[in-house]
Amino acid sequence: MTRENLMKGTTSQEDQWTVQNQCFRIYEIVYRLPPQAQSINFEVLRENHIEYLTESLKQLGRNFYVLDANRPWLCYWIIQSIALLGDCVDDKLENGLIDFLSRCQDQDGGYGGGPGQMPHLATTYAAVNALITVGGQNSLSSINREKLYNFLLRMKDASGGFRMHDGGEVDVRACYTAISVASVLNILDDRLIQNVGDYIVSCQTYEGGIAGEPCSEAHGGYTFCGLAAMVLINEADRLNLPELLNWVMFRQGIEGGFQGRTNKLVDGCYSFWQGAVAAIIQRLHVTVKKQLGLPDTFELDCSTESGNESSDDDGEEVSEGSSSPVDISEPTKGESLSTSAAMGLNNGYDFIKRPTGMKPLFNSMALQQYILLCTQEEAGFRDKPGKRRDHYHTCYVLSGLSVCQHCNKRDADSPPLSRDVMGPYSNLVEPVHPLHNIVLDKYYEAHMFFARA
Ligand SMILES: CC(C)=CCC/C(C)=C/CC/C(C)=C/COP(=O)(O)OP(=O)(O)O
Ligand SMILES: [Zn+2]
Repeated sequence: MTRENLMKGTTSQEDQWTVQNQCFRIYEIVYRLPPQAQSINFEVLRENHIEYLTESLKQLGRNFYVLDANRPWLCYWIIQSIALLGDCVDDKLENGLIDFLSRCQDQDGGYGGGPGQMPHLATTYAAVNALITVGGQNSLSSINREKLYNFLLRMKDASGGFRMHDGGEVDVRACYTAISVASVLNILDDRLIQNVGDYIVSCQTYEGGIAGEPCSEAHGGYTFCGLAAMVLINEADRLNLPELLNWVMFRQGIEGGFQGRTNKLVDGCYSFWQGAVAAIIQRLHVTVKKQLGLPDTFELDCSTESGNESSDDDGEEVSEGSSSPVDISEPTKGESLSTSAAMGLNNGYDFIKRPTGMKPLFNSMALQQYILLCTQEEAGFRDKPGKRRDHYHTCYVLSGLSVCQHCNKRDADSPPLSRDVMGPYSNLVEPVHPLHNIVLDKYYEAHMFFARA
């Protein structure tokens, strides 16, 4: 199998077996685990994962002292994983979660790593995403948006970037977490946006990916943060997208998984960080074409594999009836920012409603194989064979699986074809908003709620 075929995603049946054998060779030889012998289980062990996650949530108040400054993250990783698996928790757990996160909310805005801890942008992002994923009036209205806005402004640095916390570091993570929460809570304005694009552009490296800070090494986590933030402020056209695309495509290894940076090992969590970068660029095809100097009329292999088809409940391919005409254009910088914020427009919402105009830019089947064969445990997911499961990897592997399963569709709201889902169609997980990593239905609920708030 050629690398070219792997990257183009044009794997024949024979190619697919080669990828599978590669996975097994990695599984057996590199990580020295017992051979998987005959049966290949491509099934998502949904019930086991849900039980592991629900039990973990119940334990949150007791056994997680070692992650004491990260408890909103644990809430988010667990509740997001459960939502991706199409489930939810009972009222008691939900109320406990809302109550706990309310106690992490600082009196001057933002969320700390635990009750009484100083507010931090990372835990603020985690808490907001978790509360949106829980959803409902009590959860959404528990977020003090006015004070959160003041906290975000206090974290704004003279460079245009954001500081993670009072006196903390300025980096691309801080820019993303600030912009993401401001956008989803509908409090994004020109003061928050000002010069943040300059900071992020200064972090794109000679390799094409984005680093955490200027002059550092490009990395998948920061590349996701930088690109998603640039889309949310409608300045993605300031990045060199063809180089970014080239960089991310070559981060997919022969094992099927993604590495975070050049010459490092693949790791399940990059299924989301890198996979989402590729999926985001699928909706930026007009800008990619422009930056490549191609005429508007040029066909950039633009049709997604699922084209205008949709699937029925069994995943069988069926023809979609007439669909309403959609505007596939990407707004230009000039027509966005100040008007966008002032008019309460939401770039994240416009973005997800825009159809994908390009095929997936990575081999989605190979990544699903890596996820199902190499990262799935009896319950929970891990980085790679030989490592232990944890909630961070469970969340980002499942989020990456969602990106894979849904990246062939033209419209975010339609179900994928069975051929795009590795294993049985019952493996299907919920679609996510690729800019926020929130399950799409929950994102829509929050969008409606905060649009009128
Ligand atoms: C929203 C938010 C807070 C995003 C965080 C994004 C993220 C995952 C950043 C990664 C940071 C980093 C340099 C990890 C390298 O770890 P390593 O050296 O152990 O891993 P590697 O060998 O795979 O590079
Ligand atoms: Zn990882």
